[in-house]
Amino acid sequence: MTNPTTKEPLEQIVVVEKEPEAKKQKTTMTTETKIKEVTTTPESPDEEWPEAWYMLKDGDYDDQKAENRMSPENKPCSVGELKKLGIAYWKMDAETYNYPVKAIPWDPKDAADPKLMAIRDDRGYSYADIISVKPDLLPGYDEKIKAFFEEHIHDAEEIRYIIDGSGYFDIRDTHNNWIRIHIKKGDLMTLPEGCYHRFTCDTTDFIQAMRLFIGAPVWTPFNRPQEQHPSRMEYVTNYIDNVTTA
Ligand SMILES: CSCCC(=O)/C(O)=C/O
Ligand SMILES: [Fe+2]
Ligand code: NI
Repeated sequence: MTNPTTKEPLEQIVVVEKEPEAKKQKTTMTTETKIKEVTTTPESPDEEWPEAWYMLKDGDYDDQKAENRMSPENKPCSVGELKKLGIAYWKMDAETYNYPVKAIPWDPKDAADPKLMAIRDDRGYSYADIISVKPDLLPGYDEKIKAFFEEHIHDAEEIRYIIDGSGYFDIRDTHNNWIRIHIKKGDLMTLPEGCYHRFTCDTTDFIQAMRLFIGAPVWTPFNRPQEQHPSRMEYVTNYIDNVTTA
């Protein structure tokens, strides 16, 4: 089909249904039958996101597993601010579907949860494992907790689906202040490549998480400082330099 005036191929937005219950997908079609899918699973509404707050400065608290909120007044961090820093979030159903306590690896193709399947397919998650961070389930628990709490970046997106338990991911705001995000069962959160962060269990000392990857898993943490690392430079360009703050 062509535009009658310009004679150029006409692009049409059509809605294709893959399976009866599958979500509708927008597909761009031209007369050359070139099909480009532009699907996304919408992120959860703000009210479903995990609670986040500005935390005390390092050195002003004793226990990394405590809430360590500002005092005398808590300073919450809004979902808008988390989004500006590149965080993405989906509320998942962690009650209905069962996962092993530990699976290294765990094949994302085995997902039975349709929302997890959709996110996996939209974002190309092809590898996963499942770990339980708990003193009696993870050999070397104390050393691992210490290592997770070293501030670092990765050269890939960090994707964590919390199947059970809870913990804290800390990230930096644009002024280098720590923001503490309390993730718990049912939370699927992603941190962009190059985003400084650290993780700790909370006082419950238990979290079970699925760690997802696009392609081969990359575990290497690059501890701060990493200002010249290409992933960090890209993050700074996308989320720090180009962001206007109040
Ligand atoms: C909640 S999963 C354990 C922590 C982890 O995998 C990580 O990469 C922290 O940065
Ligand atoms: Fe990490
Ligand atoms: Ni500011």
